[in-house]
Amino acid sequence: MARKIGSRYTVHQVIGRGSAGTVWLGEGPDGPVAVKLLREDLAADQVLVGRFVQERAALTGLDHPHVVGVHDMVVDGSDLALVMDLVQGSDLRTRLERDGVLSPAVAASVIADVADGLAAAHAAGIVHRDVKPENVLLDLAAPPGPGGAPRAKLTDFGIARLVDAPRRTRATRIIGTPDYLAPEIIEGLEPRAAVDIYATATVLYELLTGTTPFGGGHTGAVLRRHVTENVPPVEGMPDGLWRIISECLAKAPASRLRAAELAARLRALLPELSGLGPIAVPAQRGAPEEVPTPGEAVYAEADAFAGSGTHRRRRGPAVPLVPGPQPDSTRDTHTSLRRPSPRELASYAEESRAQRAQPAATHRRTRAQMIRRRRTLAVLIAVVLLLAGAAAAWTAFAAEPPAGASAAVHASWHPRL
Ligand SMILES: Nc1ncnc2c1ncn2[C@@H]1O[C@H](COP(=O)(O)OP(=O)(O)OP(=O)(O)O)[C@@H](O)[C@H]1O
Repeated sequence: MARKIGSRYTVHQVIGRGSAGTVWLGEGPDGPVAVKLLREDLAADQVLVGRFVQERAALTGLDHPHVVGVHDMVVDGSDLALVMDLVQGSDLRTRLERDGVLSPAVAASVIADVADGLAAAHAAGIVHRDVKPENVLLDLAAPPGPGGAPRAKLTDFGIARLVDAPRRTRATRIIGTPDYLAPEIIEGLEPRAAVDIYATATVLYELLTGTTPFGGGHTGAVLRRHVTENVPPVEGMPDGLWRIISECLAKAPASRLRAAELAARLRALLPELSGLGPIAVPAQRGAPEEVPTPGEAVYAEADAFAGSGTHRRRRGPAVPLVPGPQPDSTRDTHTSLRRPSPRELASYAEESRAQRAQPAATHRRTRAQMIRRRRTLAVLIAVVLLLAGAAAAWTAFAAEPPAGASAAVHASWHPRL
């Protein structure tokens, strides 16, 4: 079903849905484009429409190989649309879901591309504010990078700011996705470039381990961990990558790397990462029910640290903006919740310790347990072999060996294996 958007564009079919709207395959005067139509309720918001017009110059002016270019922004009746480069490929979340984890070289190369895109944006005074795997598109039409890594492009620049709360409540709200939120955002500071670095390091960690460093459990517990906990080292993570991740996850924004430094440090590591296989991580447990997936955008009222608040979460399909096929993904939701009060946050501390886990820390604990179990098993096997050998030798050389010695040895050990 073709549909006109403004006077210059026609859209043909839905290619994706997100929390802010629906992405269509379209056609413009210069060829194929992707058109993101914002949700009707957003398009009806006059404050947002005003901001949309204000941001036009900044967003359409961002031209970089690792940024999905915005060609045009259309305000037409009830339509509010961003016209973008059409990227032929999938988003990084889809890739991660397919592969579980990426090899260190591929992960570093993808994140170096993202950091390059961020460096250009930050130089232009634009903070992304919602860096996460969903917002990284892999351009499979472009020649691959080092080690066959797909080229990455960051998208959705400025969307978080566009759909931010109205001015009168902005000071008391935060916008973002819990697993990737820098601590200073949770504490109510104005988001600056360093929040993108924190989120980018979170994505790098996720590509390498399959889980985010502070994710899992109740959203309040996730927010609290960002503010108060440090991420423990990950067994098997190459040292160079671990140093970069630790620096970029620093609680103090000023201690984090700048985007260009991050890209350069990652690229410098590529030769030594080349050929390394993915970090061995055990299979993940499913996310607990009612807990947002890592990439789920959350629009959170930020009165949590200032007073009481009831915590409400909602999961469900995106509200279709226009008729079209059903979402091809289950994670495209628009979630609204009130951030928890200080007392609630404190109560999450217990849950956080018990659950830290889901999935981030548990899998590390599980891995340690697995290693211990494997060692115990190896010792047991060695003892059995030793005893079996001794029994065989005894059988062979003793004049009249007692019958069934070897069998008895095995019988006594088998049940413990
Ligand atoms: N420029 C593009 N070219 C090709 N496909 C795109 C483009 N932009 C988005 N898509 C597709 O549309 C899907 C939805 O994108 P969208 O930006 O609306 O949501 P999201 O980033 O996945 O989620 P959210 O908006 O909730 O953060 C993407 O996952 C991707 O598959």
